[in-house]
Amino acid sequence: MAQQSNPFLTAQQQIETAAQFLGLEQHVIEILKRPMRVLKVTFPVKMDDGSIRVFDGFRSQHNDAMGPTKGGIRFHPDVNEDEVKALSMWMTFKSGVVGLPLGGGKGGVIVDPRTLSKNELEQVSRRFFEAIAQIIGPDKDIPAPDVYTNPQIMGWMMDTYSRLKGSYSPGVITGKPLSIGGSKGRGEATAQGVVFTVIEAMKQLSKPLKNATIAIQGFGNAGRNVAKLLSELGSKVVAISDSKGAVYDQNGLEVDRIMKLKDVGNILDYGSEYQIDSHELLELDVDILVPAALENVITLDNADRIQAKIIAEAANGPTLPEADKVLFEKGILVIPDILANAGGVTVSYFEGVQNAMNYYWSEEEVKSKLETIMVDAYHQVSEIAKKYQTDLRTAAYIKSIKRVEEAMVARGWV
Ligand SMILES: NC(=O)C1=CN([C@@H]2O[C@H](COP(=O)(O)OP(=O)(O)OC[C@H]3O[C@@H](n4cnc5c(N)ncnc54)[C@H](O)[C@@H]3O)[C@@H](O)[C@H]2O)C=CC1
Ligand SMILES: O=C(O)CCC(=O)C(=O)O
Repeated sequence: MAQQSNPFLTAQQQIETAAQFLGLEQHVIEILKRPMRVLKVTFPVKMDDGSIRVFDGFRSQHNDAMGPTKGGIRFHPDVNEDEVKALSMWMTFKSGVVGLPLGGGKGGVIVDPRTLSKNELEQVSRRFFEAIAQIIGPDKDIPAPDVYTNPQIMGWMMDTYSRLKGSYSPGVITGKPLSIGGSKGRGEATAQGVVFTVIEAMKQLSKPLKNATIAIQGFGNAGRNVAKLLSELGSKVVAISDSKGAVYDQNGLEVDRIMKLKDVGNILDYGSEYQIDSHELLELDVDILVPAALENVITLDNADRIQAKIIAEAANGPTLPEADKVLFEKGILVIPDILANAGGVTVSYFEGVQNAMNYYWSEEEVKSKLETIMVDAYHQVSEIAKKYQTDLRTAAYIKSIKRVEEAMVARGWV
């Protein structure tokens, strides 16, 4: 069968696979297989040289049965409607897996922010938020950071919305700077959640984390914090990549030095003798592989050559369904995105709770609440996987779909 690399179709296939175990009625599956609302916007921005550039963006709201929709905003040249739809679907099931009172949403703008000045980036951020302002809000849909967006952008967006409403509205967005209602621990939350699930998976496999070898694809918010946290736990990060290329040292990379190089420009300056082909990174003989960049990187083309014992999906949608089957047959434990990377939205949820109370928790409090949620979710999903003799992805969907269906029944939708 031809390989499917459209994330929207991947998400639909994942739902159908899990639905087979649940005996869902067809109309329930049909509701889950598409977003309830997709807004496409086009907006002009005056660039620094005085020219006007027109940008396209999207906000997809998948399902709000469990609560307001929630999910990040991506700025990337390859953003497209189907990708944003898929990302919003994964958000619903992510919230369901960890038991948050939220639905799923996601947004994106077709832009390479690395080509913009700071002023242009601010204008794009503000104009996009204005363009979607009618459908978002603390009780409707709450954005957050995703690829190539960051706390500063969240701050501009929050300011734009607050000005439109005429009142201070921190709860409209999460991942904000601490000075305007951000949560302690949100910066590391996605990676911290990944690490909590990895710790549990390694315990199940009776393998020590100390000296475990790690390969990480992507060195942004998710990837670099996974590298930092796992190296602090004594693991050996042997390979790291970003959009420019990959570096590898079987004796372990100096993570601090790579973080500094990334801050000033290029991780490849680590040394030409350490450079490897980016695709090779995925196929290294390591204990744990962490895809932390974009979708569709583990496919039928390379699944067979993957040697990692555990794949912890910090990225959304890195593995295609056909590849999942190969990995399951090979006995590779895949901790799926909707479970592994749920730490980000969980601490975003904590941020919203703190904004609503106007009372803020310590970093230790945030981390300990996150740990409880991630560890519980991991073991619940693991039990479901055992019961249904399936992989963790399908088990995570089974758990989550049940919860969304229950909410839809309670609201009288189905
Ligand atoms: N930031 C968050 O809180 C969350 C992020 N995620 C997911 O994690 C993944 C990464 O997101 P962030 O770290 O937030 O983005 P980011 O913008 O902070 O970093 C992205 C990183 O990926 C690298 N990259 C881009 N293309 C690449 C390629 N072809 N090969 C290797 N590296 C490449 C970039 O150089 C950069 O280091 C995405 O799939 C995102 O949806 C998931 C949950 C929460
Ligand atoms: O923090 C959030 O609300 C969402 C983060 C996100 O976009 C994701 O989990 O993919």
